[in-house]
Amino acid sequence: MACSNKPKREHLMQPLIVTAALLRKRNQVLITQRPADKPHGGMWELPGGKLDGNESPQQALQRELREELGIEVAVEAVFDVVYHRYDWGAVLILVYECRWLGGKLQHLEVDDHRWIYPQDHSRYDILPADRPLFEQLSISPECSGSITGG
Ligand SMILES: Nc1nc2c([nH]c(=O)n2[C@@H]2O[C@H](COP(=O)(O)OP(=O)(O)OP(=O)(O)O)[C@@H](O)[C@H]2O)c(=O)[nH]1
Repeated sequence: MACSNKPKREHLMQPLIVTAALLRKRNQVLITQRPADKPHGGMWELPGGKLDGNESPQQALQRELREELGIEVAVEAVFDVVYHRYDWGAVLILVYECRWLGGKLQHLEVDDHRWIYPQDHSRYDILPADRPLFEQLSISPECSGSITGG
């Protein structure tokens, strides 16, 4: 008889660790549009990406912003940690406050970018994992530190 207690594969999978940048210009924040040929293509998100090899989250975020946008940033405090389950698996997103150090923003690995007021986020097709964060930013832009999602 087959063992019915064997955990399903999805229960064994760890969440994907992702870093994301909260870059602010006055009361606006930067969002970028995912390339059409990537998963969730065309949707809007905070710039960032997965950890690669042995790098720290801060190193990963600096690399992603260099690769995707051609900009250099200082990675500062954690703004939020977001856990979200997609149908393909879970993500754990470390969202850091970032400060622009240099470089001109280019669309190297993104389709587009916008500086938006957080309260306008519903005009954009934002990744589901990020929506509670934008709701929170709309209410209290400086508030940080919660672990959201589930
Ligand atoms: N960068 C980023 N990814 C997010 C956010 N929210 C969110 O759910 N994700 C998810 O986290 C995952 C990050 O993967 P990614 O495709 O951006 O990472 P990457 O740049 O390292 O990808 P690649 O090198 O495989 O092309 C995606 O599944 C994406 O849908 C967000 O705000 N920023």
